[in-house]
Amino acid sequence: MDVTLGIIGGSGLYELPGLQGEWETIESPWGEPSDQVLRGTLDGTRMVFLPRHGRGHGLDPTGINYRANIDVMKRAGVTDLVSLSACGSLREDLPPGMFVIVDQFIDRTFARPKSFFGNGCVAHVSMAHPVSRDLGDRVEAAAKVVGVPVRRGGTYLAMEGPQFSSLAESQLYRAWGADVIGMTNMPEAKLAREAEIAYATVAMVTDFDSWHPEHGEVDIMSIIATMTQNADAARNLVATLAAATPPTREPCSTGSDMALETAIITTPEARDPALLAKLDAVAGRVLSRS
Ligand SMILES: CSC[C@H]1O[C@H](OP(=O)(O)O)[C@H](O)[C@@H]1O
Ligand SMILES: Nc1ncnc2[nH]cnc12
Repeated sequence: MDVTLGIIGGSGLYELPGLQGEWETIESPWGEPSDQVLRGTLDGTRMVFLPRHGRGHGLDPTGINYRANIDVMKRAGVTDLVSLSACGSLREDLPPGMFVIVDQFIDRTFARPKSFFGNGCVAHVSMAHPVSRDLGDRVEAAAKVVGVPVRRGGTYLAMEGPQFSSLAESQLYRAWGADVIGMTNMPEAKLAREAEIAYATVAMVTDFDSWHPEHGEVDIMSIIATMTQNADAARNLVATLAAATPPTREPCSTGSDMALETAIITTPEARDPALLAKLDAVAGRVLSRS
């Protein structure tokens, strides 16, 4: 399939220097995305960039319209989506500056719509392997070329926020085996899966959350200072990834391109035409044949 690389930029990543293109408005039936998208090419690779919190960081993690964001990425033709995210560390051996290519999630968010589907068209996709192994391979290779400290694999605990965790919560998440913590990658990863977009996350450690006896409480000023350093490396990583991205690729080995293949359980007669109309982009591949 033809590849279009999408990048969702998190805290501190509101533009992508080097991406030659235009900011474009893409309408979505799911409401307002975080911002316009910057669509163009970088080193010959078709790319679409969206700042998750909007330019100016006006949106908090709960207020982001994740469905509209993923829907506009799908409408823009994105096949491979990389999330760049600030995160806290829940492990001694993942210090600030470390980039973690996450492969699992624990979803503790509770105040966000989490699916494109629902009454009138019910679907249950597998989240056993929520990220694309192949895209993760390419991201890992790019990180190694850039020379950032990188860890392949890790569990990202998604919390609601916007407050940071209490000491007791931070200790609980460590006991669960979570490696990093953030506020945004859920339901983003679930929605990317539903939209059949290969997804990978680069979780860039900015702090030790609340558990570490030798590091004080998390504070936003020190997070931003570390994030500013991480952001330069993240932009280099994206440029390297773009240069190494092939124009076409094989089907994703973790099934990202086919996640809806057998997921929709509602019979064609019982489907709600209004919901089907909203699903035109994310589920068009499977809905058009029944
Ligand atoms: C600025 S610290 C808290 C904020 O940063 C992370 O967002 P993102 O994943 O978009 O980089 C974290 O999840 C919080 O939303
Ligand atoms: N400690 C933390 N908890 C949640 N989100 C974060 N983003 C950056 N650091 C974080």
